[in-house]
Amino acid sequence: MTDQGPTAGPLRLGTRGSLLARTQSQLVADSITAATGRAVELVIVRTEGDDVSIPLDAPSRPGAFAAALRDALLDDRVDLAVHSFKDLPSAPLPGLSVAAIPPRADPRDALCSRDGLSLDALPRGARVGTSSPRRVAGLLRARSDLQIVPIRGNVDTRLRKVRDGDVDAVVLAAAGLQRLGREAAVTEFIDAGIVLPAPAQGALAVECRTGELGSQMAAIDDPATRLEVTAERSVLSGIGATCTTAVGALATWIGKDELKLTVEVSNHRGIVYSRISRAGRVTIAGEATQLGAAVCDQLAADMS
Ligand SMILES: NCc1[nH]cc(CCC(=O)O)c1CC(=O)O
Repeated sequence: MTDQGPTAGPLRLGTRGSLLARTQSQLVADSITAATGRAVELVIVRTEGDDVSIPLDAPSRPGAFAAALRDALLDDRVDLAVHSFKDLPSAPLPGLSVAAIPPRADPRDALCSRDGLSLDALPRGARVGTSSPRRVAGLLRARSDLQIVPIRGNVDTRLRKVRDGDVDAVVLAAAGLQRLGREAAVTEFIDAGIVLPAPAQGALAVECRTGELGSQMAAIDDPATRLEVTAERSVLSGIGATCTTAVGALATWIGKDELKLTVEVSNHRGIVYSRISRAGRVTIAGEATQLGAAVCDQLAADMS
């Protein structure tokens, strides 16, 4: 095997079958072709995370969205896989590497409500659809009167529930809405002070077999995004979070080489256990990890 990876024919890029997954995979495919001149074809891989017959409160299966794509990579059925980075488990998988992290989209969550209403303007007791403990926590902290309605399905299914009047609003990642060209549905980009985004929200991970394609994928890697996401995700391993823990983490540049990391851990009733911000000099991955570790230490001290 060479660093070039397969040399004959187009690169096979594995993607989940949802419109969002295919859209963001095509974006990555196009940028690989633009940067390297190599043809890239999408290969749809069905994943357990797409199975809506599995109840949301079933025991958590970390990485359900990513597992089948990773199997396809390890079995050499595809050469690359594109993941929403926030769906990727924090533990590395032997044999696979995140070869590229393209520039991140808007990391915030977005409110999509009927009649263009903002969060403040939603009527008392309004029904808001989300199944994310992190979003529930932030929403209830801001508006304890809201009625939270568990919801799942793809972006368009969720938006339809607002149009059909099943709920007054839904909360979705701004990045997904933007990539799908559904930005017009957004009635408020929710400030990170109200709902802190999930670690790595808005970022994509391009995974391939370790040792293959590294130099070609470097062409679409965004070092600043990589450092942000490294800091945010180091928190997940640091506090041993599962995907049902309400954990938010957002890293923002406050100066050249100076990263501020904010982390919040809360329960689903909106009672904040802890929210911590800390800034530090970050120019390499190790410093990003250290910043995350320092925040985790502070969180642990705070919560004991
Ligand atoms: N858990 C599903 C998921 N994974 C990634 C995104 C959006 C895109 C992104 O965060 O990059 C979504 C949908 C959502 O949260 O609204």
